Amino acid sequence: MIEDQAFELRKRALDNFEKKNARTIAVFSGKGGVGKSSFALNFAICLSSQGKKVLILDLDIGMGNIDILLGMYPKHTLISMLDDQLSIEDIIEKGPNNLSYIAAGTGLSSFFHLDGNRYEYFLNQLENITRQYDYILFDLGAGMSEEHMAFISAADECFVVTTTEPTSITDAYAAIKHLVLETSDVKISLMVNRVSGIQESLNVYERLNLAVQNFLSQEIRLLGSLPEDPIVIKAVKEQTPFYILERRARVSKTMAKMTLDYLKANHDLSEDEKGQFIQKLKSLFIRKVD
Ligand SMILES: Nc1ncnc2c1ncn2[C@@H]1O[C@H](COP(=O)(O)OP(=O)(O)OP(=O)(O)O)[C@@H](O)[C@H]1O
Repeated sequence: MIEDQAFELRKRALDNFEKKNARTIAVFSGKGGVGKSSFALNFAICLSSQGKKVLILDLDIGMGNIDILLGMYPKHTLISMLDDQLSIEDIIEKGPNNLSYIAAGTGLSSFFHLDGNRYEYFLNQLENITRQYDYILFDLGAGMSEEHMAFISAADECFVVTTTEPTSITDAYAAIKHLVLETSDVKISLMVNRVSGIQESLNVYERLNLAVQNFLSQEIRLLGSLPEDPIVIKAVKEQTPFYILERRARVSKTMAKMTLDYLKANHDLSEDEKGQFIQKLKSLFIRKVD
């Protein structure tokens, strides 16, 4: 009897393991230097500190810098995984709060032009780990390059980062427009960085959402905002994520609250709403080859 129960429990655990699918989030911005990488990294750390299994993948072709922000020197990168036929587990590094991360490596632009075999190898490796994580974040570069498009449109949702500057907002709108014209059913949330107060972030959100509603017949959500805080600059200089460097700083408290609000709003996601990522990436690649 006890053996039957143990068998049943093991079977259920295995079923759950097989069903688990990471929620994939693409983080991008219209304009460079708006704080996208710093946000993506600290958000990932906050998710980890809530007991979630999180992986962040640095796919910024221009200048991958998650490892610099972490003050870490990865032994392997995405590029070396492909060159040396390593398994994806071999290239995962451990950051603070049990966060996993994968560094881009130099020559990342070639990664986005993989031939069939290498792309399939990458997708199979990625598929292996989507069942092991709750969240996988892709830190992508600024702007809407063709290379990034597949990741952005295949992800379960996208976070667009902007500051309050008009040029940054205009570029965020251009990036959203590009995305919506390419993929109509994508979930987009806005993160407004370097704000002086909540009202300022609401103004930016309302302005952008109105334009998206009127001209693109879409809706974007407000993920939240982060205040201008000198701790962020200090954290970059000390190569320690701000959430780790100064947990009591205003920006860290705001980040923690944003993460909790996000988790609360998404707690009831069905498995069907997640995990289409690999299938979508595969079909996007086939479409490209066709
Ligand atoms: N909330 C903030 N308060 C103060 N300074 C900030 C804040 N967010 C970002 N910064 C500053 O902006 C700089 C750029 O941030 P980050 O490198 O994360 O931008 P990015 O958008 O990822 O840039 P890139 O497009 O070049 O990858 C940081 O080095 C930091 O000095």
